Amino acid sequence: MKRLLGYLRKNLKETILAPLFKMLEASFELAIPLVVARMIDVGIGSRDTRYILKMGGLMILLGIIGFISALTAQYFAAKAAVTAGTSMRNDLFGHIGTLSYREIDTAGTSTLITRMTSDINQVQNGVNMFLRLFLRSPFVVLGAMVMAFTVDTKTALSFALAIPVLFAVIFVILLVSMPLYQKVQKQLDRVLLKTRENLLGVRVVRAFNRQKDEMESFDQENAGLYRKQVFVGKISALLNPLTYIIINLGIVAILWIGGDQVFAGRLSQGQVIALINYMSQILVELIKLANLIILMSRAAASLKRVNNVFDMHSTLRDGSQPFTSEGGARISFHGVSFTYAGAKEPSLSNITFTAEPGQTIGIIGGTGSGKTTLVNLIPRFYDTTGGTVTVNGRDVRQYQFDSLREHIGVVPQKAALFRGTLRTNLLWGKEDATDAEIYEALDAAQAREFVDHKQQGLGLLIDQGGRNLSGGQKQRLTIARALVRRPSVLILDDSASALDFATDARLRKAIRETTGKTTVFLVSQRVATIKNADQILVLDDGRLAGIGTHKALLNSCGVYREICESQLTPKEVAADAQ
Ligand SMILES: Nc1ncnc2c1ncn2[C@@H]1O[C@H](COP(=O)(O)OP(=O)(O)OP(=O)(O)O)[C@@H](O)[C@H]1O
Repeated sequence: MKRLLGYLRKNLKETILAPLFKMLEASFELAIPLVVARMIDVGIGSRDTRYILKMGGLMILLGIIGFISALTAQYFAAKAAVTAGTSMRNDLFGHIGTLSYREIDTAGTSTLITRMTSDINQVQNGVNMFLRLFLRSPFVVLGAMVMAFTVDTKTALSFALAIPVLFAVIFVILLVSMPLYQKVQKQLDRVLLKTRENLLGVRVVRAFNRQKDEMESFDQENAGLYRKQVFVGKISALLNPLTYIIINLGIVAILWIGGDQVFAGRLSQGQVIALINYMSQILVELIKLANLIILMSRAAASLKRVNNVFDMHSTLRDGSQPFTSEGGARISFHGVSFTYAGAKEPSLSNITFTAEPGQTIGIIGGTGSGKTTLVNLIPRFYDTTGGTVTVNGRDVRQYQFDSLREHIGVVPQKAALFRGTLRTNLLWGKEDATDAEIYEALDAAQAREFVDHKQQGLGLLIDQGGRNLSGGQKQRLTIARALVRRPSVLILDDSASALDFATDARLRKAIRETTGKTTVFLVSQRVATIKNADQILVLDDGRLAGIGTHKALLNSCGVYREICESQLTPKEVAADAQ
């Protein structure tokens, strides 16, 4: 709540003026029944057409002023709400950017997207309606009651009876329906999650002919939502008939008591009509108030969820040492272990090795053996949970993030590009890279040929996620992006998996020639990709099963030999082992 008030404070004028203008509108609305009463009693009573027209004109004037007040209030409320929503969305986006992989893993990408979009929208709508109604509705209810008593105390006593009963009915219905609305919201989240997952994986769904199963599971979630909505709808639907019965009973009472008063000459017909109008105004406002409470409870739940993300803080602390790369980077792992948040088993256990500047380190192992996890510890995407990683003899945690990551080129397993041009994508590697440097990187990444073929040069348009490129083309561009910065450490995480063997071989040769003192980490499932590395780390279920050159490992490491035997011919294995 404090956070939201902070955002509203930025538009203090609008936040205060919106409810005030709404009250102004309500005041004019409260005056109308009195004008109608005068019209009936004086105008119709004495058949004075001029008076009726005069009162009619006054009603129109009150209506116009009320309308202008309402428009002004709506404008201020919308402005305050949209500005608060926009600032909150901006801040949340920035905040998510500061979270480490650990928090993002824990929260889940889909959840974060829902917080950024539908939850903030819900808060925004809540603020808008709150500013419009929180003063207006109680003001009209109280105001109408006071006005009714000023018209006639005896008849207005029916108000004093009807209103508390109305309140009680609305309160009970809210009490029952509000938790149900929260359940509906949760179910809606599940439907959204299912939709998002399905659309993101649409190709896989089709390739595996899972449309029918996916449709069934979506139907299930959607039917759950339908059932919950119908149930809560039925309860809420009681609101109208019950409140109308009470109000109509109130009106019967007004007519009954008021009729007697009129006969006795203590009350005029116009005043009875005014009392009925006040009763109706109260009903409408109470229903609005009930809806406001439902909306507020949803907005409060959304605000809580947004706040939960704001309350997450990166577990990674920035270091204070700048990283300088003269002479390259020596990377050492000292008894490193790592366990993901919430995981029972460690993904890496007791890993020790040193990579000298300029060396190429091959990392091989079965699926899930910890290869990606290992390289992610170098740029500090995660911190170790045991042991230390040092770069040039200093604990990696002591370096400033920016300066450390500036010297590391990472090519992740999943090639990610962003909407824009080829140039803007490659400048992510080095902001001030010249065209010549970019072309050099494209040459080394074996991407020059297809870029030239597209004939748009560095202005080549890249769609969202690079979907207008093939898997191999995307991989080559992500490699070029990492090479542009001429990093001290280059991490290629299975980055050539979509390339044919010949291109893969040319790529490695070019990288070796252009990187010089760069320490290269080459993660791959292919023996051919890593066999010429200076050192090969063989991972098996998070443990280092072997370390050495291709030849040494063939002779000393059973796991490595097994991998080689599954990919090379027996003749090749025998020759390499010699
Ligand atoms: N974000 C995560 N949260 C929890 N566990 C994870 C996470 N990422 C990976 N793991 C687990 O850690 C282990 C090692 O995963 P890792 O991605 O490092 O393997 P890998 O050797 O790179 O596999 P592959 O060759 O298939 O890419 C696996 O058991 C995996 O299930």
